Amino acid sequence: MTRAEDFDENERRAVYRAIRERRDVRRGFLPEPIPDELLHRLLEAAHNAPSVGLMQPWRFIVVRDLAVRRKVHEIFLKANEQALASYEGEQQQNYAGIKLEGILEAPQNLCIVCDSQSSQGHQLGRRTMPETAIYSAVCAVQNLWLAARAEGVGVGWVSILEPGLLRSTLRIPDQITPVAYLCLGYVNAFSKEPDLERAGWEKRTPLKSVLSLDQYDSDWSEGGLA
Ligand SMILES: Cc1cc2c(cc1C)N(C[C@H](O)[C@H](O)[C@H](O)COP(=O)(O)O)c1[nH]c(=O)[nH]c(=O)c1N2
Repeated sequence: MTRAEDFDENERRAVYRAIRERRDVRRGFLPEPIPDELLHRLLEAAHNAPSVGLMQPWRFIVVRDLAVRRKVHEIFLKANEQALASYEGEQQQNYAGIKLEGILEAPQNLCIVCDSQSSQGHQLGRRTMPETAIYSAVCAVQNLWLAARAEGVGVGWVSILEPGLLRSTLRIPDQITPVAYLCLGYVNAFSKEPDLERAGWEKRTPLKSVLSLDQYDSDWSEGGLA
């Protein structure tokens, strides 16, 4: 038996680079729509995600219509106003200055939803953890996010949306869960660091602070394991 080593050095590097340089993009979207073939490749990448019991519970709703994006943007504005009101003082000022969506600037939006009641997969792996259907849909989001980075397409996740309003706007039935509302479009450049870090909102933690190596009595205090 030989070890599988069918990625050459450049291919390995490319995978890690896409992971490291993927960013949540909220600004700088170019108005030119992404071609259908590229959108299709990104959706194929998403559709190749792992899923519990091979359930493939994700469903993709492509939103290009400006009128619909305007409605979703209104939903964002309302939720964002409430979010702003939940902070105080300097933090509130900081929040107010952070751009948190590109719904209108990005020429395509994509809503990834989950059909948790689908019988595909015959419940394998889901009896104990039914939430794994949603986790599977999130894996699809990440696949698309990474593939998009390699294609020079920015992706921004918007969760500052009241799901009921999103449901009625996109006519998503009750049994289907909206998982991710994404803004997609070409960009000229990707930031080196997360926007939230640049804005001074939060810092990335080092791996070692979230890692326990064969130690089960860690201190689970706020901010990491010690
Ligand atoms: C489930 C979920 C939900 C959201 C996000 C992400 C995820 C995983 N992120 C993006 C988030 O802010 C970003 O990933 C982190 O700040 C790290 O930055 P990079 O993704 O590394 O650029 C995000 N960003 C934003 O501007 N508005 C939003 O509503 C959300 N919502």
